[in-house]
Amino acid sequence: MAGPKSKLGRKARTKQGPVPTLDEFRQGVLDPRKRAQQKNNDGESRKRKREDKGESLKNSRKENIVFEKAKADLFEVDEKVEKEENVAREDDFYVFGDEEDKFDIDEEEIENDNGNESEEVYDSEDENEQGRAMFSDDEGDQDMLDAANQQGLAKAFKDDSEDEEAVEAEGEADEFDADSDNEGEADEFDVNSDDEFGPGDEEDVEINVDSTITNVLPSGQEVETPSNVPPDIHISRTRIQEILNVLDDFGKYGEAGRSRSDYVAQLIADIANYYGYTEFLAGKLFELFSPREAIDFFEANEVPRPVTIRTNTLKTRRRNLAQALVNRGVNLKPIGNWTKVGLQIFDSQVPIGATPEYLAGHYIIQAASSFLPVIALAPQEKERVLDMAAAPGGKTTYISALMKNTGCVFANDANKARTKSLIANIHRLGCTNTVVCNYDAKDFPRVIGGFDRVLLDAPCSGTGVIAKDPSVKTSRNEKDFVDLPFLQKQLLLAAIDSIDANSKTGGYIVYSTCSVTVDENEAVVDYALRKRPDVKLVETGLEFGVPGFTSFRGKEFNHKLSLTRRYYPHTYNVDGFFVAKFKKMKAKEQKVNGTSTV
Ligand SMILES: C[S@@+](CC[C@H](N)C(=O)[O-])C[C@H]1O[C@@H](n2cnc3c(N)ncnc32)[C@H](O)[C@@H]1O
Repeated sequence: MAGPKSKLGRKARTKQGPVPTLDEFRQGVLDPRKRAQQKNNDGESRKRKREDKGESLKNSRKENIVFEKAKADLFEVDEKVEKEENVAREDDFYVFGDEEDKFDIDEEEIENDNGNESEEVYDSEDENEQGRAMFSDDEGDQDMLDAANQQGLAKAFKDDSEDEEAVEAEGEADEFDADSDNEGEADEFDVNSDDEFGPGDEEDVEINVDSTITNVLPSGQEVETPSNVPPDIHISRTRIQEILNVLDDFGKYGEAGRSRSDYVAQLIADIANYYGYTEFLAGKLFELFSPREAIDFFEANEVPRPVTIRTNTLKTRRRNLAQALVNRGVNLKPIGNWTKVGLQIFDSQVPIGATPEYLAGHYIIQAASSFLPVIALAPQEKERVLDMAAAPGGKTTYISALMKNTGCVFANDANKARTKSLIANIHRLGCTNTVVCNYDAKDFPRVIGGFDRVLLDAPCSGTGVIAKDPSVKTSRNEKDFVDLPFLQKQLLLAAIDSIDANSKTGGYIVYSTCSVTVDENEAVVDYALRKRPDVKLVETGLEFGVPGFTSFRGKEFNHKLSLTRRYYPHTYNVDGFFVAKFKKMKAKEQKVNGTSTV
């Protein structure tokens, strides 16, 4: 995306302090109101200075290297790991379905029959598709790493001057380069590292409220400014805060003659302007949250998520991997208590996608949220598992590892070009129980069925991964949120139909997306529950996550939708994600339970 709006997004990325681990992040956001108030500091000149000055790896290493603590956690891992090196050659793999390019629309009883298969399906793991700057499970992503490390290692800089130009003229900026000794000064100002909206602390906000309530919304004349003049982002930024204050207590602060929806409409317009979204998408995402939480969400989309890797337990153990990487100058620590295989990378003196350990398949660069659907799927040894939309294979290879290379994983993707990276990852990580195939997943179970478990990590709009791909801000339109759910519904029915209800160990389907919209998540799941009364929603088994919506904007969903889990960047410092887990019931269970259980 080009233009001033995207610039704003990039600028905003540099404004936050050290990236917390996922667990720390969860604790830190328990009081969103407090966080929002913290943002009320005068950040404009300070922000620019921080951008100019960069961040000191030297200083931050002292503060952020937590390997000693990490080691203690890591050594808890006591799984016995097979160390067998896999030497399978790419040629050994036959890509099933090569001969056909099937994209015919299935004849399923899709309620919404005006949708077409979208060409623009989003893949959170694809770095190349449609020229997007993507973050891959496969590739090095050193830029991404650098950006995140800068965030992760950020030190706030002293800024006691209100006149930034004067400070710069004095050449003080030079004092704050990476080798600066001004650690003490920097420490003093850490507290302000997370600010955004500018002026004032809590008290100032209160004063501000009373003085601005009558002027928050633009007058008729102001509204009529020529359409070719872009709205001022500074005005938008200030007004966002003011409107939030009004909406906090509309009875007290709302202007006579103005409705709450007038304020909300202006707020959405300002969000779109300030953060660089289309008004359509800003509105769609805004409606998922309370106004203040929505701002937290939009803010979090301006900041990269931590760089994370997953240990490949087919080849090594996490503590051994961590030690090997630390020896190479990588600063890391465990992601959180909820995963025994994840590591968060703070910075690295070597490209994290090209270390000997990487090349030997000891780890994969993988977003933390991408672990979650596989944890929910909980594949067992010796099972038959289908990964319906598998490329580039972050989840397939995790499934394979959890199954300890036993049983069989069918890794399918409709995009033949993408099966290359899928195969490459499968080889690199030494997965020998995997068959790659290239079908439109709607063709399952006609291709092959009777699986113990099926993962559908569906193509989606990518509204959960805007920090990785800001082009989503402007590229999504209303049609996408018709076409994508149409495809997702078809795929989910095919996933359910591919399961062996009589599986002795399984019978589970996991549906996931890296989108946060209800259209692509709860509405799809609810549709499947109505169309397939032989499945019910079950607990995902995931330790954290916000329950899915059981109703949304007048639509009622199956009450069991509360068993699904949502993940937001502002809540858990992970990509936005959605996970639902179904169990297909055996014929006799259906009799006992009836359809009312689903
Ligand atoms: C979110 S990505 C999958 C990421 C993958 N699960 C991983 O963890 O690496 C969605 C994938 O769906 C594939 N896809 C899109 N339409 C499909 C269809 N009709 N059948 C099968 N795969 C499809 C895309 O090519 C893309 O690779």
